[in-house]
Amino acid sequence: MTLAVGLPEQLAVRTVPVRTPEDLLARLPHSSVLAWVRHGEGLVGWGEAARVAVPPGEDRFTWARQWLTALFDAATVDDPLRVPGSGPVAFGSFSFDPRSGDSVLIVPRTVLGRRDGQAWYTTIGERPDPLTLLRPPAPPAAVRWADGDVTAPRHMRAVAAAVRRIRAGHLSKVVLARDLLAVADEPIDSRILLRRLADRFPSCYTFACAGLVGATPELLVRRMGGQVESLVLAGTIARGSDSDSSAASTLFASAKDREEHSYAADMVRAALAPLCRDLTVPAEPEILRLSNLIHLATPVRGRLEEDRSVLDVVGALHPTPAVGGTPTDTALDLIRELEAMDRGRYAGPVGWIDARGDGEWGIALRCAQVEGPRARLYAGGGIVAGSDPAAELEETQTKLRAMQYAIEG
Ligand SMILES: C=C(O[C@@H]1C=C(C(=O)O)C=C[C@H]1O)C(=O)O
Repeated sequence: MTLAVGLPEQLAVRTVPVRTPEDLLARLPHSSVLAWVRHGEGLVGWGEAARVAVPPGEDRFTWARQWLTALFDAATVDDPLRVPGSGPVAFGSFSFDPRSGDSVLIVPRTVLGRRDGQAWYTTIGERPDPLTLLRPPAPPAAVRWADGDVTAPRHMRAVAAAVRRIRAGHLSKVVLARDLLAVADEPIDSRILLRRLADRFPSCYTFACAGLVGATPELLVRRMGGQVESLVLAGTIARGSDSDSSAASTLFASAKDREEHSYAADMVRAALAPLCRDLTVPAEPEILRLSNLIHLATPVRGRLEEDRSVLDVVGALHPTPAVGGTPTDTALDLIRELEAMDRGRYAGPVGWIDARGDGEWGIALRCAQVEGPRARLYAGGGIVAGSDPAAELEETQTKLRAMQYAIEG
C-alpha cells in the first residue's frame, strides 16, 4: 500500500508487554521479514500495515520523516510501555545514491521487541497473528556463484584509476565496491540467513528490510531520547593465522588505514557538531574485532540540541566517507563513473524509527539483496593514495565471505 503525504490511513496500534521471548528470530513466520537484532535484542516485524516507496532526492530522509509523522500522528496508539521501539515503528532501507529510487519504509502489522530484559508485542489492526514457535526453514540448496557487474579484474582496474585520481589531487578518499551473484535451486529464505549471521556475528546488527539482508558492524546513528551515538568504521585487516594482537597492531600502525579512518571520523564529528552538545569523539580510534576481520572504530556520542528525529540525523550523516569518500560530492561522482554498478540499497542507511523519533540506523554492509532464488552480494573498501588494487580486492573477498557463509553455511 502506498499512502500519499497528507492522506494518512488511521492505524490502530496496540503494544502489550510479553514474557521475554528467548529468541526473536525463531518467531518469524515467513521469509518476508523485517529485523534489527544484536546480541539477541532488538525488533523483528512482519506483515505490512503501510509501505511507501520514498522518492529519490537529497531530501528523501525529510520526505520519509514527514510521511511517517503524518501516519503516526493520525494513529490511535495504546502503548503502556513507551520505551524506544514500543508503539508503532517503521523499518526502512534507503538507497546509497540520492538519485536512486530504491528507498522504502515499511510499517509492520506485527512487531516483537526486546531490550534490557523487557519484551513487548505490538500489533496494528484487528486480528494479530498468534505468537507461535515455528519449524525452522530449509537452508538454500545447490548454490551456484557467478560474477556480478563488477568482476575482480574490473574492480582492480577501478581501484588503480581511483588511486591515480587521488594522487592527481582530485579527491582524498573514495570507497569502491563490487558485487557477486548467488543462485539457489529454490527461493532463499531470509530467516536462514538471519539466523546464521546473528549466530556468527553477535556484535553486529543483523538486519532485514524488503529483501536486503545482512549483518553490519557499523552504527550510523542510534537516538534514544536526547542521546545520540554512532560507531564510525574505516580501516580493515583480515583476522588471519597471525595472533590477533599482531594483526590489530599492524592495523593500528598503518598510516594508510589511519588516514582512511580519519576522513570518516572527521566528517561524522563535523556533521554532528551543529546538532549536538557534549559531543565526544576520541582522538584515536579503537580496535573492533569481528569473527572474520578487524576494523578501526571511533565511538561518537552527544546530546541533541533540539528535538530531531533519528531520520533527521541519518540525513545529516549519509553518506559518510566510510562508504562514500572525501570530498563527498567528488567521491559520489567518481563512484558513479568507476564502479559501473547500481549499489541499490547497499551502503545506504537501514534501521527503524518509532513515533517518538527514537531509532537505530546502521550502514547496510555485509549484505545481499535477496529475490527469490537469487542473491546479489556487495562489498567495498576505502581507497586512498597508498591503496594497492590486489590488497583491495582481497579485502572485498574477506568482507563478502560473511554473506557467502550466510547463504551456504
Ligand atoms: C564498504 C564496506 O565497509 C566499509 C569500509 C571499510 C574500509 O574501507 O576499511 C571498513 C568498514 C566499513 O565502513 C563494506 O563492507 O562493503
